[in-house]
Amino acid sequence: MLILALDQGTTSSRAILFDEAGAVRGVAQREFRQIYPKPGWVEHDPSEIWSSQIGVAAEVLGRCEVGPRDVAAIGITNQRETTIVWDRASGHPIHNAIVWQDRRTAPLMDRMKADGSEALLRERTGLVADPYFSASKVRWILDAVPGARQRAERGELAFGTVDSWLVSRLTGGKLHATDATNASRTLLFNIHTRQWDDELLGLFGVPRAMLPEVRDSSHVYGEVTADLAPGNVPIAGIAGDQHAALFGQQCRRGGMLKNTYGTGCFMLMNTEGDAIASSRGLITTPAWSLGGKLTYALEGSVFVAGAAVQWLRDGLGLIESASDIEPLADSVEDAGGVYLVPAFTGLGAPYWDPHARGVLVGLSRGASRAHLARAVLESIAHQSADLAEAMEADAGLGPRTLRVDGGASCNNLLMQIQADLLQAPVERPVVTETTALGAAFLAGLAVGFWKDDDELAGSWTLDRRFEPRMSPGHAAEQRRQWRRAVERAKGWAEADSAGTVPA
Ligand SMILES: Nc1ncnc2c1ncn2[C@@H]1O[C@H](COP(=O)(O)OP(=O)(O)O)[C@@H](O)[C@H]1O
Ligand SMILES: O=P(O)(O)OC[C@H](O)CO
Repeated sequence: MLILALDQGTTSSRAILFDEAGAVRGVAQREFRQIYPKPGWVEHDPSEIWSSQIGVAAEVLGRCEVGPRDVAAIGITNQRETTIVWDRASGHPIHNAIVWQDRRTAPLMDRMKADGSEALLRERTGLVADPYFSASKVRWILDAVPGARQRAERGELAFGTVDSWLVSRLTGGKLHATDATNASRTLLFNIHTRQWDDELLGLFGVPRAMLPEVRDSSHVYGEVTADLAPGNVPIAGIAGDQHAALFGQQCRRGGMLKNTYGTGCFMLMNTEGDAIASSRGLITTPAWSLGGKLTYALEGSVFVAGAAVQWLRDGLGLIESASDIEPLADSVEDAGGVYLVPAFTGLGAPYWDPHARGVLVGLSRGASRAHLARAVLESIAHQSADLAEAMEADAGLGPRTLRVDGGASCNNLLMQIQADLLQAPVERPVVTETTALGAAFLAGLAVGFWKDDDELAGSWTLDRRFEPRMSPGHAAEQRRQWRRAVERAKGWAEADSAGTVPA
């Protein structure tokens, strides 16, 4: 028997089969369309999300010659915050999905900040008042589509994040459900009472009748409708992708943390039963809910990480492929005093400065493309170190071992720089498909495919451990210089007379 994980990401849908040892038995992946109707707007077509996801599920099963009877359960993990509203009767979306990156609701969130609602939002949801999260996107759809608000009030419309949308499609419209991790990304869910919050619903004008039921992350939600591949299989796990990665990395005890190096970086630290309110610009979020118990985490995100490598490749043409950065950066001892702050779209946690823009400082006549390549890798590691240090300070802990995954974690030099700057070990597992693995674990636990945590513990295997090699004094000096560079990036973009900051 196998577990099928559906990993619905921002740019592609993936389906991965895992066996009892947690080993990957098959992968299928399909990209889908990114829709940019206006600057700062990002949409997906929900029917393309669905068709690509069901398509890769069928593909991996076919390729591995696995029938539905060989699949013990399905686990779903997904891009978070992305917002879909659909008609309950027909199953048709009433608007394209508004993607987490979309900034169209910035004016609404600015107004909420100005009228003092931010403290309430932070206290109840653990989040910051930002268009990143779902609530303002739901409101935008209800305002933009004629008659939508009245229909939502009558219970004719459903709102869901991508997991809910997939569950609804997989069950032929029978189920409208989500898990606590996805619910917690909406700005509508109280992470302490674990309920939708009437006051927040009122604040955003979102009718309660359109919300999904919130269940455990590891829970038998229902069965896939028979006429779909793979029919009659239980959907038994749901978690947002970064939460699933924390679970897949087996960060099950307080103080354990992981960082995913993709386009951006997402770092989460398990804080067990404590919903720690950050005083350093981090988010408080449920890690997962298991057996009716919520585990919490601190989270920070870096907007530009691997994307800076893409900039070096596509924007500057200094390398041909992303993997070329490693030998190039390794051809010099250090970055020769060059610092890049890749604040191309502002700075995320812990700075939250939408006005920051990229800077390159410390250039001298000797600066070469190799120094710049090294500065790009260092910028990824410095931004991640900013998050780790904020987390450790918020949680009252010293430096921790960092578990890593994501596309750029294969870069050994980057991982060594990370260990050096953190002055802490970095551990990369053999299976870096940790997001899908986490969803598979959650689903497998719910149906008894894995009996308990002990069985899962053995499935995390170390590929390589990077120990700090740099002296503490040298690392501290580099961190100090980095902070000076960040100061130069902050507040660069000036708002126009309408208060709009250019992207
Ligand atoms: N060897 C490498 N060194 C540094 N960065 C890399 C390397 N290989 C890929 N990347 C970067 O990793 C990112 C892709 O990782 P992935 O986990 O697939 O991202 P996402 O899930 O955000 O699409 C790209 O931004 C790419 O530039
Ligand atoms: O799809 P990813 O991997 O870019 O992840 C998106 C995050 O969940 C957004 O919060």
